[in-house]
Amino acid sequence: MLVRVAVGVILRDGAVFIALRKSNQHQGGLWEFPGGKCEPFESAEAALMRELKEECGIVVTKCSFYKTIAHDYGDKQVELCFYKVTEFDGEPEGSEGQEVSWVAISSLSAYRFPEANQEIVLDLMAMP
Ligand SMILES: Nc1nc2c([nH]c(=O)n2[C@@H]2O[C@H](COP(=O)(O)OP(=O)(O)OP(=O)(O)O)[C@@H](O)[C@H]2O)c(=O)[nH]1
Ligand SMILES: [Mg+2]
Repeated sequence: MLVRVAVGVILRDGAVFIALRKSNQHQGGLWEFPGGKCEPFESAEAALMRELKEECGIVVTKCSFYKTIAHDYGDKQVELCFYKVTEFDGEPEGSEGQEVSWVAISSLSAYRFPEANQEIVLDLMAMP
């Protein structure tokens, strides 16, 4: 089963907002960029807006498509559609009780992310 996922890389002043996946979730205990599954017929961008409102309490006002990464976890195949989120209303929080953190991009490699995220983490750290 292929799952389409919209993911937001929320950026501000050289830092990125990340959240800890709960232990009962797929890839639990690892850090993530907030986001979630697209509903049937929902565009990735619409899903991004909805998920960041639900999970972080922000209204995205400016985002740009970053890249799509397909990954097979064996138990689950995902197509992650990453967006850079550079402007938003509200202060991001863990609206669902998840642990969250603003992390300097230069320190991202100190956090454990799901396998599918490795490419994005390296890419962000290589940003000028
Ligand atoms: N949100 C998010 N999901 C990711 C990332 N990397 C990654 O492999 N995933 C995978 O994408 C899939 C869907 O994400 P999700 O669990 O956030 O979906 P959701 O918010 O709709 O959750 P729900 O099932 O609790 O309603 C999961 O299998 C998760 O492991 C990431 O950086 N952010
Ligand atoms: Mg989610």
